Amino acid sequence: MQIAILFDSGVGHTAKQAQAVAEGVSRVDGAQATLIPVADGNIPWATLEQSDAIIFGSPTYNGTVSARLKKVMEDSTGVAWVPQKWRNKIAAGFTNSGAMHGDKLNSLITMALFAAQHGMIWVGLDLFANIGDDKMNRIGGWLGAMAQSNRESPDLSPIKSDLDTAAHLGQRVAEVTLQFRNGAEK
Ligand SMILES: Cc1cc2nc3c(=O)[nH]c(=O)nc-3n(C[C@H](O)[C@H](O)[C@H](O)COP(=O)(O)O)c2cc1C
Repeated sequence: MQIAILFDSGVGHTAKQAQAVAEGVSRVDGAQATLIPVADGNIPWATLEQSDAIIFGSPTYNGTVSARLKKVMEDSTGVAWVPQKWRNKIAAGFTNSGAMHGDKLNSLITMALFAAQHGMIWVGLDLFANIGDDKMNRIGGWLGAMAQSNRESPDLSPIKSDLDTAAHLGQRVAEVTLQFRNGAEK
């Protein structure tokens, strides 16, 4: 079972979040995560088509996803949307920003709407909103995984609880994808 993590990151903070999502995916037997940084430029469309799920990730820039991720979204229209290559794949999303709120929700809404346009099946976060910086989902989002990073090295931000939240999303997507695949085989 292949799960692609298609993400952008300018300085590396969202890349840390993406790595945590991948770690969460790998907790599920038989699930393999493929990290695809859009900054590389060459999008492996065949890998995305072969994946059972695609998890989208982006820093929140100007209250929405980065221009680089948006370009991949637009490019996917001809490559994947017209031939409906991603229909019925599982989808999810994560985002990271400088401010605690920072309008991150709009980035997740953008990803979820995009996934819906592709006929994908969106998986949100099943975590109680916990008060405290050491708790998962401290930011209190449910459409996807949120993280906050200070203007410091990606070695320091996002903090562990945000990375744990991201890993939890990765694990959840892998579990739901497995369940969906098993159901389809019956
Ligand atoms: C062009 C630009 C726009 C940004 N817009 C926002 C924003 O709307 N809200 C916010 O909280 N942070 C904003 N930030 C801060 C980034 O989200 C933050 O630095 C984040 O950690 C960057 O992640 P990265 O290291 O993966 O690029 C912005 C940063 C840049 C460069």
